[in-house]
Amino acid sequence: MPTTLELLEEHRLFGGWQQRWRHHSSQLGCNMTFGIFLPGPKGDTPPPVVWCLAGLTCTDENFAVKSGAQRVAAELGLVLVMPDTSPRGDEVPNDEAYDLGQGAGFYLNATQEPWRQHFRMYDYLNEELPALIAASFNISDRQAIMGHSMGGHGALVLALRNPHRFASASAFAPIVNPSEVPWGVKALGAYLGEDREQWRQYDSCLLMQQAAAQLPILIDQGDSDQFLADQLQPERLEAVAQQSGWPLTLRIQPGYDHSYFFIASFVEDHLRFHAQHLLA
Ligand SMILES: N[C@@H](CCC(=O)N[C@@H](CSC=O)C(=O)NCC(=O)O)C(=O)O
Repeated sequence: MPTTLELLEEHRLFGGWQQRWRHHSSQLGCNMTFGIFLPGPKGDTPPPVVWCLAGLTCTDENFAVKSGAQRVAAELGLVLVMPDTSPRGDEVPNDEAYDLGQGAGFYLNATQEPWRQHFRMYDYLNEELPALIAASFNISDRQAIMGHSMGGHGALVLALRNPHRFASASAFAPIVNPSEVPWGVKALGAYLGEDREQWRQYDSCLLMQQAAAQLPILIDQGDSDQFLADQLQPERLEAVAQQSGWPLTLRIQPGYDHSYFFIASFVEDHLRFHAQHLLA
């Protein structure tokens, strides 16, 4: 039976529409919300899509409200899809800490109790939500993906595991080597268990070494980011890219921190980067 989509909000901006939708997810076993920006029509060609994955503690609304991405997306004729960061609801397990449980899904399929029934964000974003969006909106099958922090990790993992699905990938201050940093060790251990072999499928530094095909990647990182030294270390992925001749550009932005002020400052560059590959 087709999934029912319920429109929760709609706002006109920059000649397009920002909408918020609710639907039941069979992968996650709960109701989910997502945001979508639909640019005003440009001719008869359906617009390509950029997926925008948010970080720890975020919902589907942070990127929609704080990134300032819609003006350039409208100009370039790009649809933006902004999913939530985890399953939600009273029936979904949670944790007191901000970096585990609801708001901290890490874009993986959990295998461990109590998480494994609901925490299946990888399959939700790789299968269920793309199919729902394709069936419900007039969009092209050309897609790109970007994300911030935990969402940057999710964007890179989805792109590296599915290089033919995406024309390009980009990230703001991503977690690139979760097997080796505190946020990742905690989350991967809780969701996947202590067998580190299982962690490899969600670690960009390891995935890049065995990817089936290459796609262009852009990463921006502020050098005043409070999480840079302990949690992020994007130079680890840059080193892997250099070893394998991967087309990855890492830009260190002086004085910028981890916030949405940083994202808002460079989101235009990311959308133009994706448009260049999506519209080629
Ligand atoms: N509360 C935590 C930090 C939480 C935080 O900084 N979240 C970031 C993403 S961090 C990595 O995924 C974020 O995007 N927050 C939402 C926002 O609107 O800024 C702490 O205190 O350390």
